[in-house]
Amino acid sequence: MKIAILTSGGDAPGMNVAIRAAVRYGIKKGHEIYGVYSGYVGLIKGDFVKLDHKRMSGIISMGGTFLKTARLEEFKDAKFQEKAVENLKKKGIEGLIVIGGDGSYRGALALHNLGVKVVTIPGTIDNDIYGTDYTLGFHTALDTIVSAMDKLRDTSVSHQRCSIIEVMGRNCGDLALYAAISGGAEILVTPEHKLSKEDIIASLTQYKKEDRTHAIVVVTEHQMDVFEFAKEITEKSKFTSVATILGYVQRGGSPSAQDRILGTRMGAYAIDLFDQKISGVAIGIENDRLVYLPIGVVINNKRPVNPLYKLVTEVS
Ligand SMILES: Nc1ncnc2c1ncn2[C@@H]1O[C@H](COP(=O)(O)OP(=O)(O)O)[C@@H](O)[C@H]1O
Ligand SMILES: O=P(O)(O)OC[C@H]1O[C@](O)(COP(=O)(O)O)[C@@H](O)[C@@H]1O
Ligand SMILES: [Mg+2]
Repeated sequence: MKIAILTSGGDAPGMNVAIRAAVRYGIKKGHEIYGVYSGYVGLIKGDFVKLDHKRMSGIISMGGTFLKTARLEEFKDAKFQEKAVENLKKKGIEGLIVIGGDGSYRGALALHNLGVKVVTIPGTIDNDIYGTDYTLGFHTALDTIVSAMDKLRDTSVSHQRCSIIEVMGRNCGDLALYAAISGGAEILVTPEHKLSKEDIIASLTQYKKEDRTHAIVVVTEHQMDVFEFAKEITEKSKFTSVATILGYVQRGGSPSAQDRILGTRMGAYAIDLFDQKISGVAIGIENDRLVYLPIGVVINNKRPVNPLYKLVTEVS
């Protein structure tokens, strides 16, 4: 069978690993594998490249995605989706592996509904996809954040300051939550765990009274203007505060061992699913076992709030 593979939405460390596994295992299982450049952009342009074993050499340790990625608003339009299907048909490609996040999954479902055999792999640092404990790239981004937090703690302690650290995650607080636990943050603000500015300032005022040398506040993006809030804390709590937005550094870097294993397992599993004539599904990992659910189910459900939230306050 001819199978195409693409990466879409925000890049995530581990995307290359999943491509490598799907290509090498897919070829061993007798398939022809094609790469599509720049996600859905390449699909509507017909920008395909045949991939072989050798082309996958050396990419296991590379961050980003060698196939490039894109966000393409127009792909919500049926006209462009039909063009994509036409281009796949022209090449005789029956199967498509989409590595991306929740947005990409919507495009993938549209293609599935138009008759393409689609399997999706959760590739996003945000960990915001239903039906999987972890998305590909989450742990590498988390490691990057924790390493930055350790550095920020050094200078916070030296200056006896409060450090506010804004991390990515869009509408999902998992990066902030796991970072808060791993990096020893005192306070955590996420979309699922909102705290009022007054409560945060009251806690920091109390910490200052207890003579704590520093404090770390981790905040998911879009929750507040962290620079303005740092000024407000400094004025109201006597805890001099500074803010850092970690930004795109969180999306880059060599995938962690955990993401390499996850990407390899998921990439190979996608091929196994095609061989079992299963498509229209999203791959996930639950309790360390590979699983799959219909893409529509994954899109229409929200992950339950993480039970680890309690732990942050218990140990702060
Ligand atoms: N409702 C939709 N229908 C079809 N395609 C969509 C839809 N929503 C998003 N997409 C496609 O998926 C791309 C990536 O989505 P986005 O939300 O930006 O990233 P991610 O997939 O990483 O969550 C979009 O730019 C668009 O091309
Ligand atoms: O690259 P952009 O378009 O600025 O997007 C930033 C967003 O992408 C992410 O890094 C990853 O999100 P997606 O995986 O959904 O694309 C989010 O954490 C962040 O909000
Ligand atoms: Mg997303």
